[in-house]
Amino acid sequence: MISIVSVHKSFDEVPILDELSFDVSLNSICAIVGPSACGKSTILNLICGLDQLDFGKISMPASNTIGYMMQEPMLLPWRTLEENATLGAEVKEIVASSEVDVGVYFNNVGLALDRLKYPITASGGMKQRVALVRTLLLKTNILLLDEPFSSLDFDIKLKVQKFLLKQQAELGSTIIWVTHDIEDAIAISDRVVVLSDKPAKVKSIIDIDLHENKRSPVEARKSLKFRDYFSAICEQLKYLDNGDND
Ligand SMILES: Nc1ncnc2c1ncn2[C@@H]1O[C@H](COP(=O)(O)OP(=O)(O)OP(=O)(O)O)[C@@H](O)[C@H]1O
Repeated sequence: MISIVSVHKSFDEVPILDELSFDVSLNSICAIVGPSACGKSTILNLICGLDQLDFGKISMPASNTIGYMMQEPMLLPWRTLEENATLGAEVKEIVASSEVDVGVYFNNVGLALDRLKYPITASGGMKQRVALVRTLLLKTNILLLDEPFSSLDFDIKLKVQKFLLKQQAELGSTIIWVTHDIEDAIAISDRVVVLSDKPAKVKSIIDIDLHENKRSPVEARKSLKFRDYFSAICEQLKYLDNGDND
């Protein structure tokens, strides 16, 4: 289990996270949703050790390895999309396995014909998929994904989500991811952590029971329970459509 216990974090004495606690079971998918700039990315930065917390504790099994896809793709302009995708694997010296995998990964995220293009000719959605492949090729057992689908059209997003879920099932990885899209959060996660506005506390933790046999982002959306989860989270986030125009 990954445990976040009573975590506090301030930047320049402005509190961002306050008494934040939640658990993520290993081999599960946990989405974090909340108002804009409430501290979602900060949580991922603290989990992977890029930032230091002020108080509290984050614990996880010592043997875990972490892959982190940040919000910005940050591709190197002089490398092709394929060379960008293999960069992390190269640094980690797992080139041999990535050479075999990279074609399969590009195919599964809809970039089969784009491997030799350079970032300057790629759309935002293409760059985002390259950044995701770069993270997946590391085959870590924890994945931290910050808005991994935000630039993708719906059909490509479903394709990428299906691939991510397949990978997660095969490798038994634990995914903690941040999104603004409540429907995506419900469709692929086991747990949704809803945060309050800054300084962020956990408003509620909603366990999603939609994925009986196999996760499917499309089948999940068709379920009646999906709407119940959607309403519950909207209510928590105060997305109330009561006819006001303001
Ligand atoms: N290194 C830093 N120094 C100072 N302030 C920071 C730093 N990193 C983040 N912040 C501030 O902390 C707050 C939370 O930022 P964070 O990026 O974690 O929010 P978020 O919920 O991921 O945002 P968004 O919804 O826009 O993606 C913001 O007000 C941001 O300006």
